[in-house]
Amino acid sequence: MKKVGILGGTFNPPHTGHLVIANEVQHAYGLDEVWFMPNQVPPHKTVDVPISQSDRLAMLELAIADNKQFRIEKAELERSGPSYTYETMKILKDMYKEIDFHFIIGGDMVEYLPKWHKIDELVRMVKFVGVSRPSYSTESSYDILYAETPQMDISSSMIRERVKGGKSIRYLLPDPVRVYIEEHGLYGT
Ligand SMILES: Nc1ncnc2c1ncn2[C@@H]1O[C@H](COP(=O)(O)OP(=O)(O)OP(=O)(O)O)[C@@H](O)[C@H]1O
Ligand SMILES: O=C(O)c1ccc[n+]([C@@H]2O[C@H](COP(=O)([O-])O)[C@@H](O)[C@H]2O)c1
Repeated sequence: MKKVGILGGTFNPPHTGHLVIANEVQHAYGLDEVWFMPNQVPPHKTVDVPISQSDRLAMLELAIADNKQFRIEKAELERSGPSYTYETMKILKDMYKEIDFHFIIGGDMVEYLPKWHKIDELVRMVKFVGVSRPSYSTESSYDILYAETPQMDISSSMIRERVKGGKSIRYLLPDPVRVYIEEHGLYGT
């Protein structure tokens, strides 16, 4: 059975933290591919800085371009309303019956898991793989898998703040994404 990791996110913008956890979990669990899945409307947070879907998608394409085992899954971009993972995974599991899905989440999302939509059904439907993130725990009362990854205190919000404050973002994210942000004047550049 083909094993696929899904890294769902807002990717506003994608950064090195996303790429490292995807790569580490891929190797820890022998995943054939990792699909990066941008959400349409994040279920639990408001997007404070206006960003177009096409900019988020373009940055994600640039971020994963050099890895043939990474690809983008657009299921949530094609559906309006909050991107509940339960609804998405029901659709994907129906479409790809031969795939064993592993949903990758950082420590902040592990802590938030009890509040996810239909979480009891969802944990029976897909395997979750939790990775640690500075300031968050990966302990959960749900039966989830874990992967050890290097800890990186990088977040999309930190990158947005740094751009706004005129600070360098070099090396916190792939260089083509940094150039895209600058050329398109995103986040107040
Ligand atoms: N540095 C990191 N270490 C571990 N996990 C991370 C890291 N950054 C993001 N993740 C995980 O990646 C997934 C997608 O994250 P998302 O796109 O929301 O980025 P973010 O950096 O958390 O964004 P923001 O700062 O805007 O909230 C989530 O499961 C999140 O926990
Ligand atoms: O389904 C839910 O209730 C739910 C609640 C919070 C987060 N998620 C998903 O978890 C992934 C990471 O979320 P975010 O907001 O950090 O980008 C993304 O795919 C979200 O759609 C899903």
